[in-house]
Amino acid sequence: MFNISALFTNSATMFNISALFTNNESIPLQIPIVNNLTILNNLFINSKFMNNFSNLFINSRFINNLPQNLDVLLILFIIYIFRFYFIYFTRPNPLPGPIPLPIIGNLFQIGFCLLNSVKKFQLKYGDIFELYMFSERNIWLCNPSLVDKLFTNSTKTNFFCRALSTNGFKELGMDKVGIVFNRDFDSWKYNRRILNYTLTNVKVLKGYMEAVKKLFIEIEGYWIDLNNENNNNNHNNNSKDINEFVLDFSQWMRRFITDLALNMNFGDHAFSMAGYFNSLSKYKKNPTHEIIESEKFIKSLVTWVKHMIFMTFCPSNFIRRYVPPLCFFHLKFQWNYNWLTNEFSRIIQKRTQEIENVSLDKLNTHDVLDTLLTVNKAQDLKGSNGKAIKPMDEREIFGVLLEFFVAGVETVLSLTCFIVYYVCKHPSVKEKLIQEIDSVFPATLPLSDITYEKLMNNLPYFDAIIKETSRLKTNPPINPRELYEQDEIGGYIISKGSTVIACADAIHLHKNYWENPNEFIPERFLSNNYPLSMSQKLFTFGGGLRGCVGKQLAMLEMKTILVLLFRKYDVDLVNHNLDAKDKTYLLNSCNSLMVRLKIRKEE
Ligand code: HEM
Repeated sequence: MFNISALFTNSATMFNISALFTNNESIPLQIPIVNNLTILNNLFINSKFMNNFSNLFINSRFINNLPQNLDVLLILFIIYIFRFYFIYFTRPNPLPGPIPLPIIGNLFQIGFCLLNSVKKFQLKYGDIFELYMFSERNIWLCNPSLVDKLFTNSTKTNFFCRALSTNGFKELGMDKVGIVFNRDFDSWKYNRRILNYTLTNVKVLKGYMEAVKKLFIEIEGYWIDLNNENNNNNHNNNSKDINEFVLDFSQWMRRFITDLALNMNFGDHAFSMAGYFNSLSKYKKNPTHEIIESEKFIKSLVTWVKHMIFMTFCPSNFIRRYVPPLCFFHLKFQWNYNWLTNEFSRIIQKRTQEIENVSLDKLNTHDVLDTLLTVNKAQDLKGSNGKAIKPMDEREIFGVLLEFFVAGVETVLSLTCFIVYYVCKHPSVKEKLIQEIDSVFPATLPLSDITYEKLMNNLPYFDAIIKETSRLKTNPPINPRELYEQDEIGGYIISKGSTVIACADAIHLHKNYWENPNEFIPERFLSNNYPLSMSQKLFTFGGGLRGCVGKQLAMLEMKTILVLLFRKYDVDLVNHNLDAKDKTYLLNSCNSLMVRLKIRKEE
């Protein structure tokens, strides 16, 4: 028998253990240590207990007498380790994988790049294995034959919920809004239907295309000015074309895609490209007040994305709130979240008032916010009873608009940059691409004749390049799901609540499915060269019920930008021996890509 109260015999540190258990979860103080491992297990896993326990620690005089109580901490620590390995070695349905350490799990074997490590573990343990991120067991799937259940279209799937920290997202209420983080089926279905309607609406897509053209003219203006500055020309009397200009394409694209998303979501001009230009040029261009406001908003959105990542990787309420330096990040993120929600609320209310008395046909329906505010008036969007669909409230609109920044900026910008990288690295591919672009959109063709239909349907080689690039640089590289009910994968029974991760990054390089998997060969996606089924092994946009809703928009953005670029400019890498800076811990993001632009000469 083991008496917990004996741990706290020093009267100065005595406190009431039963106070740790709320919700009538009192347990006897006398615990038989071996037989009650399950109780200890519940005790340590139950976060309410941990929160109360830590509050008592902090508030009590126990902390003041720390040196005398080190033995207590040591005993608790030993119990914790014992319990950890007991649970680990007696876990049901063990999968192959490295042995974890208490508290940090396999993080010490994973190191600084999760994606590289997953590929190493795949070599060692096979296509299905388990890893511990802190104390959470994750099951990794690295073979296309294992992921059918994750990417099914059936609404009865066990894999509906994306596995992300539920505690953190619940705290923000994000588990019931928007789409990406939404775990509530009805709310997700309603939002997804509306976003799908918006993003497959040809009017909206054509509006996006026109916005890309406009922004491309704007970005060229900045490049020409910077080029002139670099050539020491008089700023007011300079060349109207780029003879040779070196730029960080990735940094410019980040601003381009952000301005595009802001433009199309709110119908307002955004200024992040202008702000970037100002940071590089001696000649400040635009009204500084607007740039500052725009930069503030964009910074807040970027902080919001970091907030999401923070919430995912730091699921414990207690650690987020009280452990430095994480508690400082937590405060900063909370403050930002409040600011951002107020800002969205202000914009939504202002626009609601503006359009209140305007009929639907007079609205600028290319703008996503207008579309969301008027879904209940749309003729072609009806509820299951045939009646008009329920209007979206402010919080629902906020959730859906955020998706454009959470899901639609980093992905599009990285893939666009990686396409430029691979095309420039492979001169024969570049030549074929330029031939194709020139044949559909010759230089003499006015901008207005670069149409949506031609762009989407008449560039098969370009499509193959996009597929091949996304195979080699998949972003997002993983698709995590939380298992709703016990299920079977690859002959293993996986228990309810487990996190199962389809690793598209590893699947796309699997040597059993791809010939020369690490080589860039766009031809493999031309149907006369490879069986079409290969496209079904490609999970760039996920698949099934929770596959990407922005696929068409993403393709349109990337193709328009790159057609305009390659049609006019000779693009090359500044240094062919340097790789595009790509890997972060979890994403295949392109963070820097130095390219040289020259205006193309008539051949
Ligand atoms: C090249 C660009 C893009 C790529 C590669 C991409 C990829 C993906 C992938 C792989 C998923 C599924 C993840 C999973 O299975 O867990 C996904 C989901 C999603 N994507 Fe995209 N995406 C891109 C652009 C966009 C854009 C422009 C939007 C616009 C809003 C968007 C909105 C979404 C949303 C809302 C989801 C969640 C769908 C759901 O949970 O039902 N994506 N995307």
